[in-house]
Amino acid sequence: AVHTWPSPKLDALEAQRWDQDDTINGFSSFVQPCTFFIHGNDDESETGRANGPDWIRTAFHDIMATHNSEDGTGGLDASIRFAEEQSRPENAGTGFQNTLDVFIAFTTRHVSLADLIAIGLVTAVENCGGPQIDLRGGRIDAAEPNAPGVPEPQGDLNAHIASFKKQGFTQTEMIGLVACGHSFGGVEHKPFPEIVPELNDPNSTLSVQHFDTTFDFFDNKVATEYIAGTSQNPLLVGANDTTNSDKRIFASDGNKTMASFADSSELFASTCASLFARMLDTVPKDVKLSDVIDPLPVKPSEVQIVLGTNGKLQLSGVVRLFNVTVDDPDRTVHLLIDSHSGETTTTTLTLDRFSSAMGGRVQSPFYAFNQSQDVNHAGVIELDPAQGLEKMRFNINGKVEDQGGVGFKVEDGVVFSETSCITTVGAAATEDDDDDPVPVAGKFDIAVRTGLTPTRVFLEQEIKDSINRTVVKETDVERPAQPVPAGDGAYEIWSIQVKDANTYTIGAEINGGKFSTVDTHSLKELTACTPTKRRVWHKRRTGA
Ligand code: HEM
Repeated sequence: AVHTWPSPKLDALEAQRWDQDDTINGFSSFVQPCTFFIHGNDDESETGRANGPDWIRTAFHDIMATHNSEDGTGGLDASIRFAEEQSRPENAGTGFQNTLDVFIAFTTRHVSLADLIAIGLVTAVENCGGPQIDLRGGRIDAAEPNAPGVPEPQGDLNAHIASFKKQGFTQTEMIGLVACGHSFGGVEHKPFPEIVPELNDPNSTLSVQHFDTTFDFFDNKVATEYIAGTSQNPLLVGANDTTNSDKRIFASDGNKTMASFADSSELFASTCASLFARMLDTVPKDVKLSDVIDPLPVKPSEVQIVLGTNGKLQLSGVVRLFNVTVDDPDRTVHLLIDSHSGETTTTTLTLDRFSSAMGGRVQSPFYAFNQSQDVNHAGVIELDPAQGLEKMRFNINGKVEDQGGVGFKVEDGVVFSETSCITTVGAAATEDDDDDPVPVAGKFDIAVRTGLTPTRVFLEQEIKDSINRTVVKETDVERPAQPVPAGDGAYEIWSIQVKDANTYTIGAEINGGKFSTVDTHSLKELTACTPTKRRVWHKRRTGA
């Protein structure tokens, strides 16, 4: 389903899923090319493994390990991040930590590690030749390790049937899931020396024996090579039959399922798409997942409104047009800004950059609200603060896009004011006189629309809690006794002392709803409140 913008959590998940390699995200660069393997360093002498297979196996082990469909416990909840879980024999190998090291950097208050593990599987499969997979969001990171239970290669067929049944999958679905997963990767010598010997193969210096001949790519070769009898899958033709779990599983219905996969690459792809989606939706029973996250055809993002030192509102942002020709010279894109009094300002937007998904099968241009091509030095649209902005609409090739009449609502009630400044500087980082002194204290000015009575205004800081979950720490901004007018009286300034160089967004509770700005602010980006003060301080110090 396509949600209505803005919805910060869904907006963030949608971007993480559909803008995988825009210049800001870069998530899919870890599976591009599909042979890419990071392993915590850049050692190209390590061949045979790839990030994509690690990502897929991580999802499987996090979910299937631990879910119990009878009591609704366990599932995709990032419990694999706990050392206790990773140290279990059923989780042998370095693939889980490698994967999590990449993913943790992408977690935010809106995108949990568990959601990223799901998005990681989707990205690895879709970007490396696989089918489109329905993705839902809203997974919650577990507070503690889950119970063990990942199927191991030495398990017998009945044990494997029982364990997939416990997770909610039939025997036929088990065959499908194992074949879909084992379209990627292989078994590595180091964690499984009894299954795979040292290979002395320059193309697999890590001694990984692959499940099929296209180990970094999704296709039905895992089935065609099995049916043809040419498979080198180490869980199928391994010297020790005890650990040939794929052999027992694939043959368990008289090869019916595997033969159907070998016959039809389309059937294999569509079966894998639905089984992977169901596997990712296996979550603890108290977690409520969103609808399938479909792309918004027209989607604003990075929408920032601040009150400038000149007293004008400064608007910046971009709008993404999903999956259309990136550089269509005939396309016209206009931003319509509707003010509180119903007046409309029109601005022509320019092509800024593009994002892609599904390994480039989807490409989406972004148009900036300004004339700049450089997202880091974006210009702004200046607006009269008395008029303000209520909502945006877009006119694309003469057609107005307004989410079925509701428009794209924006919040200009509580915004950062660029009168914020540094009050105290500390010693320079080094003795070098050229170094700028470090700001140690300053004030953030927050402009609150006159007449609006927010229940609370606060600074928000994203921090990691003791078990690596992203949480938002809130610091209340006191309502001023004597409001200082700004923006020609359209706003009043609330100020707060800040004594660190952390990055903050502004939050507010207005009419029962909670709102956060997208723009982040830190003392580091501000200038001195009284410019001469710093120079005086500097002279005194160098003169001493
Ligand atoms: C009875 C069920 C299964 C058993 C016993 C099993 C066993 C194994 C073993 C022993 C490895 C080698 C790991 C390594 O060397 O690091 C492996 C790799 C892998 N498994 Fe499975 N597996 C099963 C089911 C699945 C399922 C259902 C999926 C996904 C849906 C999956 C995805 C993968 C992937 C992608 C790899 C390659 C990892 C890499 O190359 O980094 N497996 N499996």
